[in-house]
Amino acid sequence: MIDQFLTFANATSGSWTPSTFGCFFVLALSLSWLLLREYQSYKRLSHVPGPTAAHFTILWLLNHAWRGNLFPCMVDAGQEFGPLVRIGPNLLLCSDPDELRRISGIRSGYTKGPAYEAGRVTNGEPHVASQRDPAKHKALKAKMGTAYSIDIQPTIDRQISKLIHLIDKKYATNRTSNGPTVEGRRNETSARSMDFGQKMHFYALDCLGEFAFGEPFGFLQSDEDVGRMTQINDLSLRMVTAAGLVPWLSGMRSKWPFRYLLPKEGDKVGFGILFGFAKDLVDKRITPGAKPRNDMMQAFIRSGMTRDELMQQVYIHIIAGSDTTSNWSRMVMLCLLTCPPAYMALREEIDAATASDRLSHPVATDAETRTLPYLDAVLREAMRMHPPSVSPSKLSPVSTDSVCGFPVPGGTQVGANVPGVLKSEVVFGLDAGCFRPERWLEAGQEPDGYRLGRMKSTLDLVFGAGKFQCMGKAIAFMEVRKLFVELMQRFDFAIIDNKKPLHVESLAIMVVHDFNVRITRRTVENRGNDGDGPIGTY
Ligand code: HEM
Repeated sequence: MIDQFLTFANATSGSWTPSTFGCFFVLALSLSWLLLREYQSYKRLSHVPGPTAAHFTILWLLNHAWRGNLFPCMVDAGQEFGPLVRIGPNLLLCSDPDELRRISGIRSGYTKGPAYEAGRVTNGEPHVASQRDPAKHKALKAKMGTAYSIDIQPTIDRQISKLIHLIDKKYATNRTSNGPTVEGRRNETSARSMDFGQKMHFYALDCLGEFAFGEPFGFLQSDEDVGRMTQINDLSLRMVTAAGLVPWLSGMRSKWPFRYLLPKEGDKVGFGILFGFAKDLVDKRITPGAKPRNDMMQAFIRSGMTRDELMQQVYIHIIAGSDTTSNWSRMVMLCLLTCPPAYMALREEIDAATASDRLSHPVATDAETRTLPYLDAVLREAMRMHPPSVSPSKLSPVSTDSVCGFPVPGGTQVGANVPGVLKSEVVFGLDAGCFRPERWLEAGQEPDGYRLGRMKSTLDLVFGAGKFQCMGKAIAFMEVRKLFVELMQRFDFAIIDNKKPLHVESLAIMVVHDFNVRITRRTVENRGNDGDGPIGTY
């Protein structure tokens, strides 16, 4: 090799000046340095199995994510390579529920990884979800804690009533033209289509708006995508997902010229509207003499948050609580509509409870909805089949750790393969790939409760765990439980396009479009209710 190089150099020496040699030398040196770095990066985690390309580049994963195929590719990677897979040069994916809980444990040295930066909305102080400094995160979480104990039922009830009213007035039709109608309601029978996915986003956003800041955004009232907020939210999720995988992309947005693309207060569409909303709201609420209210914002003010912290809370609630909860509701409906036995069983359970006066009217209380075991099973099973989002990866502590028996050097990103964990045959049974709510009821009948406990704690990983756990889990459960009791009591739903019920993109958060359904009013007779008509008063 050296001989060949010397021969080549001699042959061309006439035309080689010292500066050409210099350039050549620098180039060769840079190339060797790059190769060495690449080799070291490969070698660092080469003992962990994974797709060959993923050992060298994040492009393997980025390609799947960009095409909206993130969750299926995570499930496949876990099935092919085992409980710990290398899915990027410095990124591992763990599918062991016990290890995931250990990593998130209060005393574990793991911290939020760079992927969390992608969730930042502004360049100022991060909100609780994107706050990576462990001490600051803990302090912020403690300040926020009390706000989550406020009774949010009246808020949820109001938004459910608005949704039902909207469906009844605009989208529902009667099964037969002789069906009972109340004055002012249409009794036509021809099919109308409603984008169930969109309405779920409206419902989740208006719930958040009201319980976090005292007033809903008005999505359900106007039945419009106010300021194209949901549209722009969905569009931005591809970029957010990419930035989570390639952290330097997050840093780019504060640099020229990208900083001009950031949403800003005063924008007429998208997140800019949210900024204006947050600023007005916070300023109004902290003005001396402002009337205190009974909502989360007031609790945050009482906890001593600064103005900037208060503004960040507005953003985090919209981001963390709306896409996730609406995805869950969408997938519950999809699972029910594609599994008629489950649909009928749930409807029967709710009808029986209504007939025996066990559900308050017009909206059942949270305590009442908790007494419906099949409902609980359906909600859990739908979430298991289609988790709404994935948690960003964590950063391993400085000292070498051992994950699933593999040594993991400090500074490695470890992601949770939640979609994969939820398909575990060990935890959920051999038919884990199938939507079957009954598995939760069967497990519940076992006297020692071990299997059910394990299933529930594994499903809980959808909300993160330990010190990183979602703060809105109880709220999400309440929103979705109540919603389905009230919807199923009043209406019947059917898919419009049987071949393609909806369009799903699997990014870090699932994005759902075109979930069109046909809705018919249920009659008084088949509901066995109190004779107040299918809708009731609100
Ligand atoms: C089905 C619904 C929901 C799902 C699946 C979900 C999931 C998650 C996940 C995976 C995380 C990150 C965990 C981690 O860092 O490892 C998170 C964080 C968070 N979620 Fe949720 N969430 C849901 C609903 C909500 C709702 C309704 C709210 C608020 C009302 C909310 C508020 C938060 C907050 C504040 C955080 C940040 C917690 C922290 O960093 O300590 N979430 N959620």
